[in-house]
Amino acid sequence: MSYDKQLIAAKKAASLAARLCQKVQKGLLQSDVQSKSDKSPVTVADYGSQVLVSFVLQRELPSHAFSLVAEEDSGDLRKEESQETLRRITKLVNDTIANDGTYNVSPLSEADVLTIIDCGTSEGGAIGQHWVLDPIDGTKGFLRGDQYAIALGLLDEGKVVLGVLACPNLPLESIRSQDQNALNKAGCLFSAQLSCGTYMESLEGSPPVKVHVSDTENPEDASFFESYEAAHSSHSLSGAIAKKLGVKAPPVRIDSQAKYGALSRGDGAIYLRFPNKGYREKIWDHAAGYIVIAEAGGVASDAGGKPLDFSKGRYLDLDTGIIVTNQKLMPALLKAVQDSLKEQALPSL
Ligand SMILES: Nc1ncnc2c1ncn2[C@@H]1O[C@H](COP(=O)(O)OS(=O)(=O)O)[C@@H](OP(=O)(O)O)[C@H]1O
Ligand SMILES: [Mg+2]
Ligand SMILES: [Mg+2]
Ligand SMILES: [Mg+2]
Repeated sequence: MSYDKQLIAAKKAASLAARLCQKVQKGLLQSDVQSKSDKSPVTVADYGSQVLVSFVLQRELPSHAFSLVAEEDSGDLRKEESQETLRRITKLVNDTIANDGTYNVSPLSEADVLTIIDCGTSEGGAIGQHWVLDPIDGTKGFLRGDQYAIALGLLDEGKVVLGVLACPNLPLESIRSQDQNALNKAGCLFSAQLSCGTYMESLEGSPPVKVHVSDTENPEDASFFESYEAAHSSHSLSGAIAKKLGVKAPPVRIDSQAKYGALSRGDGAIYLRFPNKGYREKIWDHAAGYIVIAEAGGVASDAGGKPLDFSKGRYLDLDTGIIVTNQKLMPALLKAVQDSLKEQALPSL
């Protein structure tokens, strides 16, 4: 089955959302940032991006049933004190649609914006097709001026069949490049479709090039990625695993699913993610990255070696953590992970 039409729509949606995010990141105001009930940050750009992606997908695929599992909801924006924020989001969305010029529509109202945000409340699951969206993955990175991604995947019967990662601050060249000019040219779009490979192009639309994960078999040559935020993933555990495996290079800390994108083109060879016990991973934090890696020849699994299961609803039910690498390194990585987890579980003498 081909998902060509959906892929074109997904690339358009993520690129337009990236434009809105770039504009907001340039002139971020303190009033643009709010705290959600779980204390995590959310900005006008998270909401605006979710509206644009949902709007574009429905416009581009009018004859397709539309189901969306997305991170944000309109609850906080419906409160009296959020009226100014809602006005700002509505203006950002309307300006981005008007500047793009593809859609000849009258401006969205604030009520339209709230309704479109709430299109993202689907539960997903193992039946039918569901879009999975993180409108800004790495909001903390976005606020710091660092890496973030607009991450959009499509599930069909519980499997990820396509994924797009727009990474406005990721250079087109490897992040290991020393060439400052190359590093200044930022803005990558990764896209993958089941059995068709992973491609990268610039956000401005350069010809797509096929990418492949690093093929190193030697952990001494491998570098590993982990979350920038220590609260999102145990840096000490990944350090212990890397040491056991024989990795020489220091960790590379990047926010968001930009890690999956950078790994898919071989900027590093391993991604380790070990959240605190009790944290439940959401499908939108991994769906797009999962297929971007798989189609580039890599593997992502839980810390027990099982493939990630996106068919269970909005959460991924996981064994301990997520590990990503190429096919050749996976057995050794899995062993180092298992041994380190066992050691960590032992009471210290
Ligand atoms: N406690 C905890 N543990 C693990 N993960 C958490 C935690 N809290 C948040 N999150 C999720 O992490 C998403 C950000 O991605 P990363 O962790 O890869 O990036 S970062 O380097 O830490 O910013 C981030 O995604 P966004 O909310 O979309 O930014 C969260 O979903
Ligand atoms: Mg996220
Ligand atoms: Mg997010
Ligand atoms: Mg968030």
